[in-house]
Amino acid sequence: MIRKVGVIGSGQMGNGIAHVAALAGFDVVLNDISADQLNAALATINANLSRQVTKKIITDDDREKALARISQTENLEGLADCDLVIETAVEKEDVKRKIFHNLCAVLKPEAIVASNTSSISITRLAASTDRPEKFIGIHFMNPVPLMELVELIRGIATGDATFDAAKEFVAKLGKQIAVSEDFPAFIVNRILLPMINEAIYTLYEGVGNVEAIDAAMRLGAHHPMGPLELADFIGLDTCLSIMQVLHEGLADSKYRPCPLLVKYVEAGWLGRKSQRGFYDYRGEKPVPTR
Ligand SMILES: CC(=O)CC(=O)SCCNC(=O)CCNC(=O)[C@H](O)C(C)(C)COP(=O)(O)OP(=O)(O)OC[C@H]1O[C@@H](n2cnc3c(N)ncnc32)[C@H](O)[C@@H]1OP(=O)(O)O
Ligand SMILES: NC(=O)C1=CN([C@@H]2O[C@H](COP(=O)(O)OP(=O)(O)OC[C@H]3O[C@@H](n4cnc5c(N)ncnc54)[C@H](OP(=O)(O)O)[C@@H]3O)[C@@H](O)[C@H]2O)C=CC1
Repeated sequence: MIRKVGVIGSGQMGNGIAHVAALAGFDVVLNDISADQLNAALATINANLSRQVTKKIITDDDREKALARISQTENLEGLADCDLVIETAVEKEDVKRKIFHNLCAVLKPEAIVASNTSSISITRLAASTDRPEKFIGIHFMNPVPLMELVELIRGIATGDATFDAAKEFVAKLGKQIAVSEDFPAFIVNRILLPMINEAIYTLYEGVGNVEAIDAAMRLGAHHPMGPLELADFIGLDTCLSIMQVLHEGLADSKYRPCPLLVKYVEAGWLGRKSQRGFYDYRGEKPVPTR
């Protein structure tokens, strides 16, 4: 029975997962390596819950109770008695493997370990733990409080009890599941990221500028956000990591990351989270950078 949920990494996905889990009545322990990041995450959760109060989706009492259910820790030891721990640190396999190695040394043996990875093999990540049968991919979509879908990905060793517990957990959050086999980038990102990468090639080759490309897909295909705006929203470092996993994992040149995407990431222009990407967010309105 899952009652206490640990969340590792308090970036945009970590704070969203903590938000929806606390609102659904779970006790949540949010972990990050930086105290500043943890405090910023709590402020974001409060602001997003308050937005839901204003829109009458939840009451102020719900907001207060959800906030009271969230505690924070800078050490993995603080997650030792969780029933489920969801890792949502950066999309880098070596970072995730190190986290799982250190987590399993302190976590109670019966606890389930999950990764919110966008693309990395669940089977490979599971192999870096002491409990591959209790390891699963629980992949939320961004922004977590608004998106209905969660992908569930079983590794080769994931047990039925783990899969059923993850399914029940996601249902309690009020979200729908799509089950994906464990292949690079799963379902959503296998389809979405090559489209975003192609939009960046369209920009790189001068077929259109940032505004034209985003307007084309917003107005011409009724996408809620243009692909470049969405790339900035996801984070260009995450987009590049997903393309690299697709390229290496499927060994097909059609997945090669656009050199312009690489250049933006090398510049530290990671999108909204660093205030600059395909748009510059430092002023009142986003301004295209190309
Ligand atoms: C990379 C991966 O591994 C997988 C992924 O997640 S891929 C990315 C998947 N996500 C998408 O494709 C998102 C595409 N975009 C959308 O669907 C929409 O633009 C959207 C749902 C994000 C926002 O919809 P919108 O109607 O244009 O936004 P907007 O009018 O600004 O906001 C509507 C409400 O959403 C809420 N909202 C917006 N952004 C939010 C956020 N980041 N967190 C929480 N709530 C948010 C607010 O409550 C807002 O209400 P207010 O106007 O009262 O503030
Ligand atoms: N962005 C998206 O749209 C989606 C992302 N994902 C996946 O979720 C994960 C997180 O993405 P996202 O939230 O966007 O990334 P962010 O960059 O917003 O957040 C990552 C957080 O992890 C922290 N972190 C880094 N290393 C560690 C560590 N060793 N221990 C604890 N915390 C650590 C970072 O801290 P610091 O800043 O101090 O380095 C940062 O707060 C990735 O695997 C990504 O692929 C999944 C679905 C959608």
